[in-house]
Amino acid sequence: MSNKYRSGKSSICKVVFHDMQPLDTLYLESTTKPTTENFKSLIDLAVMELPGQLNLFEPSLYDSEKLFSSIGALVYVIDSQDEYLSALQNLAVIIKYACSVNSKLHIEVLIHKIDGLSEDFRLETQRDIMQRVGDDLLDYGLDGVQISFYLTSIFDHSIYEAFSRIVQKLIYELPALENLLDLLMQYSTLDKVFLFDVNSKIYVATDSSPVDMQTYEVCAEFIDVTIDLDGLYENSGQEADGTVRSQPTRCVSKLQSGSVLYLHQMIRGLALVAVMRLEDENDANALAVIDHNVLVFKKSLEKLWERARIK
Ligand SMILES: Nc1nc2c(ncn2[C@@H]2O[C@H](COP(=O)(O)OP(=O)(O)OP(=O)(O)O)[C@@H](O)[C@H]2O)c(=O)[nH]1
Repeated sequence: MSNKYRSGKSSICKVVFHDMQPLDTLYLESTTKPTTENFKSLIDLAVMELPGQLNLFEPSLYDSEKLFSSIGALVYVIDSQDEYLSALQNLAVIIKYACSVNSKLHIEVLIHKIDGLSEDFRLETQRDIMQRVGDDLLDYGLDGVQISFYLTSIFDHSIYEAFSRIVQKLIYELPALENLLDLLMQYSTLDKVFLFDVNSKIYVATDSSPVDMQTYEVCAEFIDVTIDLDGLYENSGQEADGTVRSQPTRCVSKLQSGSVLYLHQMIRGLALVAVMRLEDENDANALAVIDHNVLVFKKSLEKLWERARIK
């Protein structure tokens, strides 16, 4: 993650990966040194923050070639509430260099702090930024470079949505995962299914139907409720030989609207969360089928992970 001073990089890391309350980021001090944090999810993720006050191309600070050739995605944060022209020029220079050392790099631009802009102004700002970045790249002869833009804020779910999409680009097995989730939907009559990283609430995969932000929010909040409830109860069983084995967390909850939320713990800190509608009289049967299919999905996920590890 890179960009200017006070654009919001540390806040994003704290809110997404450390569950910090957005308002508490007001008191974060400016980062003075590059930092790296490692997270284990479906993939091992290293998030590196490059402080805005340091020059990326200063040889005594960074080995730029090594840095850019070792990363999978560059996330550039632009403060949409501040004057951003110099940030855009800086971005063009970074892209020019990054593309020369790593042609596979995903370039992701967060147009951040959009909570302070009106709905119309958000889209106008996005259009302006995309246009300017496009023109700058054209000047460098880099018009074929693919860049993704996201409107984000730490005060709503947009930052999780953006990070979900960014992390998904780094998962080599994503098409296979999406296929498995589509099959699960088809055979279990689910309306929507997500594979969540429980700690960050990033979804590492979902089925191929469009993501609706409200459904995402309900599912993410259901994870918190389940974890709180799970802490209250003993979640382990004794085997015949006396060993105590903890059971994977599973939770089903019916909302007033009639929708049913379903959560089943998977491997590597992941949970499968689904939304569905059940006819009352068939609840138990339908849930038994879903449980069975989810266990089949979990086994496939384990195999996928084993194979990915061997590669
Ligand atoms: N309104 C609004 N403020 C934000 C948002 N994200 C971060 N901020 C605020 O922006 C200020 C700077 O955030 P930091 O996370 O310290 O910025 P940084 O890019 O890490 O800054 P350096 O460490 O100096 O490079 C803080 O006061 C945050 O509360 C956002 O989405 N909306």
